[in-house]
Amino acid sequence: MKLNYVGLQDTAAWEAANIETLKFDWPAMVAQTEETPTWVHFGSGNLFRGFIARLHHDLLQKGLVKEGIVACDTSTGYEIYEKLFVPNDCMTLLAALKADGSIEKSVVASLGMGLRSNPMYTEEFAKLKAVFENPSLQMVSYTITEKGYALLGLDGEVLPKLAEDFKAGPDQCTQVMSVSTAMLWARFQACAAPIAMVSMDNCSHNGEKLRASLVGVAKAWQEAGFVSPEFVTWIEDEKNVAFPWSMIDKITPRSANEVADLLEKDGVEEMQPLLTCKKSVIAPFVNAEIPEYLVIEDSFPNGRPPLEEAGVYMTNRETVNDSERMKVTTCLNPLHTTLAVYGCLLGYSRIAQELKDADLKKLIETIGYQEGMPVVVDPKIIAPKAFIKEVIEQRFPNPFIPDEPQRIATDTSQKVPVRFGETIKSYHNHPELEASSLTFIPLVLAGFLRYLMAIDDEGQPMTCSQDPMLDVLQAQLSGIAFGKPETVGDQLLPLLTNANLFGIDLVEAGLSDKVQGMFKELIAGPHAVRSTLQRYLAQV
Ligand SMILES: NC(=O)c1ccc[n+]([C@@H]2O[C@H](COP(=O)([O-])OP(=O)(O)OC[C@H]3O[C@@H](n4cnc5c(N)ncnc54)[C@H](O)[C@@H]3O)[C@@H](O)[C@H]2O)c1
Ligand SMILES: O=P(O)(O)OC[C@@H](O)[C@@H](O)[C@H](O)[C@H](O)CO
Repeated sequence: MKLNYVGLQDTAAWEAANIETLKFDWPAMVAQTEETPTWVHFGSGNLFRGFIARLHHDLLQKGLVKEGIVACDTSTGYEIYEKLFVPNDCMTLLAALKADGSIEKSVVASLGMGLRSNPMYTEEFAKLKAVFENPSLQMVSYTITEKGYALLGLDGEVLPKLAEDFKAGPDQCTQVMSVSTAMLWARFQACAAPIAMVSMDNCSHNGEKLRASLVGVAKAWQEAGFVSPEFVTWIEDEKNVAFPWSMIDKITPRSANEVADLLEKDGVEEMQPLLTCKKSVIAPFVNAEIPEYLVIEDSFPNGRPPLEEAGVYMTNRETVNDSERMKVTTCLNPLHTTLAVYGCLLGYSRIAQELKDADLKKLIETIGYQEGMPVVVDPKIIAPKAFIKEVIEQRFPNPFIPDEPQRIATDTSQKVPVRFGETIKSYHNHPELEASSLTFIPLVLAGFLRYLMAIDDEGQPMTCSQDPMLDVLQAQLSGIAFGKPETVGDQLLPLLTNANLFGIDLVEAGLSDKVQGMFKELIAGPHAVRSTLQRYLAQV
């Protein structure tokens, strides 16, 4: 059984393997996507193919929509396009992993077109432009990781690749923020029909972040004479270009070899994950947990697919914001990053295993229930207490989810200000709470600095996950010697006062001495991470 349209014709074989197949006319969907495209997505990674595309697939299966999604590969080597989209007709096999070890398998076939969003692929770039010029287009969504939105570096300077795009203009730009702006420029000139641009990444106020970046590119191009002032006015008006906010949640780990083996055992051919030129893992299948939440601000000036029919909460901005704050700043992601930092240091390679470690379980419980909950935001549509309980007791410990602390540790510098900084700020600004009363959040911040030393708790070299700030941050720690806390001196101060890194100046929050002290304890020598954790947890 091959995962593509021809392979799916052998329906009996797929049904025998208990894999749900298509109830809609796939070639008709592909043709309709070309004629009246409604949805473009940038960043065709796991979350998109395993969750967002599956929601749309559900709508196709129910006959509620006719068009598929136009999916753009934005990866560095465009291997998702070449190695997955082309051989698999843009289809994905979804392996939903239940806590009892069983797997629900289904084909996700809702991508009506796959493209590489780079002008070096002339034909595909022209196709993307034609899609944006079509008034039928209703929405553009993104899962490109937080760093995909950045125009500026931590130093406040325009990032080099964006600076190149600012000079190159709409026809020759390569970065997603610039390509999106170039496409909106094409739409403005062709029909100026309204559109919704929807970030579905885990960043606070994601709609605002996306808006700021696209408007930023538009203004830079206006100054350089590439686009008109009317275009900037158009893009800035929410009636024309809306930027709904969203909150998305579904643990979608890197595709694991053991899941590929199970799928191949069921008869599906060529399922093994591949290593890309950038050393990331891609696969024709996506493995994910069953629980999922998607909350979107209902602001779509050109209409939208009936997403609520696929289980999406369509609501107002305030509820989205509150749901996102609940999840990303308190009930899930800070706990994940805690397990990432300490899991890497303590030699773990699976999140579920970490939940069996009494110290780590107590650490996340204390951060979540004791330090996070007093300032948690209640979105009303999802109860925070029930949500965090499900996270700690059912989702993280699911032994069949092959999630790794190393995946979650990716780009930690970009996540810390949101995942921890927001809670510190809430304490700092609270009339009755003091940020300086926090203990375990500072212990994670100190743990992150300890992690950056790239030495595990056995004192052995450890590889840190990719992070755009890794080199800069490690350079700021150079000269600090493992096993010699006396080498720390005042060296951490520039980091501790960097509000871009921690979300708030830790000196101002009254936490810098605490974090520095904890860091010294954590670097004292082999096993100091474990003993420091136990020392603080004993006080709970
Ligand atoms: N995986 C999850 O459990 C999960 C759950 C909720 C939300 N999210 C959000 O979705 C994002 C993506 O997660 P994923 O599991 O799909 O990851 P992934 O690594 O499978 O996919 C990320 C995609 O983003 C692209 N990308 C990365 N940096 C980029 C850049 N600078 N410019 C353009 N494209 C870039 C990559 O090429 C890749 O295709 C996360 O960063 C997070 O914000 C993920
Ligand atoms: O996807 P990232 O890299 O922003 O964060 C890693 C994980 O914490 C994240 O992917 C969670 O699995 C997800 O937020 C659960 O919904």
